Amino acid sequence: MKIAIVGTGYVGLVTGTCFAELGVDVTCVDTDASKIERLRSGIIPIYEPNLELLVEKNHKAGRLHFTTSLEEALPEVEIVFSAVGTPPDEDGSADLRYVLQVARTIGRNMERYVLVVTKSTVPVGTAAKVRAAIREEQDKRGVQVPFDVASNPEFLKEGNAIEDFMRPDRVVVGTDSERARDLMTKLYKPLLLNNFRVMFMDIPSAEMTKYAANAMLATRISFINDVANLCQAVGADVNMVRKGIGADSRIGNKFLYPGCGYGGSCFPKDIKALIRSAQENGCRMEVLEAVERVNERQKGILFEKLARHFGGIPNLRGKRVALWGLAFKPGTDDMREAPSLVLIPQLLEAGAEVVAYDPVATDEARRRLGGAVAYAADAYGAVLDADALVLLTEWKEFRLPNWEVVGRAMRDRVVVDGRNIFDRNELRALGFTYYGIGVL
Ligand SMILES: NC(=O)c1ccc[n+]([C@@H]2O[C@H](COP(=O)([O-])OP(=O)(O)OC[C@H]3O[C@@H](n4cnc5c(N)ncnc54)[C@H](O)[C@@H]3O)[C@@H](O)[C@H]2O)c1
Ligand SMILES: O=c1ccn([C@@H]2O[C@H](COP(=O)(O)OP(=O)(O)O[C@H]3O[C@H](CO)[C@@H](O)[C@H](O)[C@H]3O)[C@@H](O)[C@H]2O)c(=O)[nH]1
Repeated sequence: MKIAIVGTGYVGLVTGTCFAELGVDVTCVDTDASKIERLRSGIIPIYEPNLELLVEKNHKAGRLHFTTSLEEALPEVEIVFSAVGTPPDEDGSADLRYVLQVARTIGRNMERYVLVVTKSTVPVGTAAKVRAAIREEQDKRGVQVPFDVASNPEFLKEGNAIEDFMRPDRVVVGTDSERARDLMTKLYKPLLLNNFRVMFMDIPSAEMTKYAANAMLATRISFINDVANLCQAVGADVNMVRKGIGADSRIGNKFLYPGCGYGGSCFPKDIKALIRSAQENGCRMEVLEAVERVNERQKGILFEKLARHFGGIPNLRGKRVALWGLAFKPGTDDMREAPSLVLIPQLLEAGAEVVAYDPVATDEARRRLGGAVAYAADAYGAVLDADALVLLTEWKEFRLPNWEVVGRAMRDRVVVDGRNIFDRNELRALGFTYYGIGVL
């Protein structure tokens, strides 16, 4: 089977590489020529565990190709996946410019049947717009080449993308033709041989499923962050409460970790887009409006804790603050909407000095923040002469540090644990002042 994937970002590159790994002949297309050039020489543009090896292996095996030309790839393939970006527009709605660009290129160039599958996260009604754009381009050419559209939203998590793709909880496919359904069944069959978890549904429901899933997950996070802050105020321990409620199988224990707010390329933009889409359709997503507000507030909580500890914002002037972690979560160099991007400007504004360490996101941080922040070569280097240490990203290498060494290196033993990963009793026994999220 031959397919093309348009857009070689997180989703496109992972999807293309994983299908190639299953024996499909995949052409990855991107308009970014330098990205394609680097991919051809084995350099992948993102940090994603194991991805580089898989790209190299399948590229060498001749199953994974890279090109800037969708026009050239089109005659060869039965299915085109569109996995281009859908960034937020000024009003929060999803910007469909790239999705429709791809549709128009297909309409302008197709000579035989193709199934056009949208993998990007798009609002309900996008498949209809894609279909209309292809038809319009065909009309301009005076041709009527048959095609189908389908929706196949992606649920992978950055940092665990290959595993999520290869072993999905479910695959959601929205179709409205038998031919499209057969093609998608054929493609996904090898991935889910023994447990065929493809859920076929109508296209609008598939489009909505993606937003509703992210909205539900973000709601759990804001909910537990709210509970955590109340726990702190009334003297309860959110870690105990989280376990207590998570043991109820109706609630479950996943995605209930309090922290310094959710970030990343998906939750913030998708929540905004769903709120906006509701407004455009005469509805209101009141729960999600609150989810967003809680998350904005939560991203400021680490700064509040530091300011309170030092007796007010003016006292942060001249303080040296060490940060462990810059990425929005472990396993990635992605800093989009990361809590670190809220805390760092607050600290700099207050006149504090910031020294940061992240195992993989330092280059990305330099690109975004320039010379405003100093970068240490390792976790211990970051805490040298620091007045406080703030944990922002729960990378595994931060979980069991040698606190004796950390304590000796620091000027003042203050730890703000933005992800509740440290043992507060151990730290306090060693003379640290410890602040967590929703724990005393
Ligand atoms: N990142 C994730 O974890 C994730 C997970 C699930 C779904 N999604 C959704 O998938 C979509 C893609 O996300 P991403 O993070 O992979 O985006 P990304 O920004 O990393 O990559 C998008 C790529 O598309 C390319 N592109 C744009 N217009 C093009 C065109 N006309 N032709 C060819 N290439 C073009 C860009 O150059 C870029 O390389 C978004 O809708 C996102 O919401 C993302
Ligand atoms: O209990 C939790 C779980 C996550 N987070 C935070 O939530 C954000 C998002 O984390 P995660 O969902 O693991 O990462 P993403 O890669 O953004 O993945 C989400 O967004 C993708 C893009 O739509 C979807 O495909 C995934 O299913 C969905 O989990 C991060 O800042 C995490 O720190 C918490 O604060 N508490």
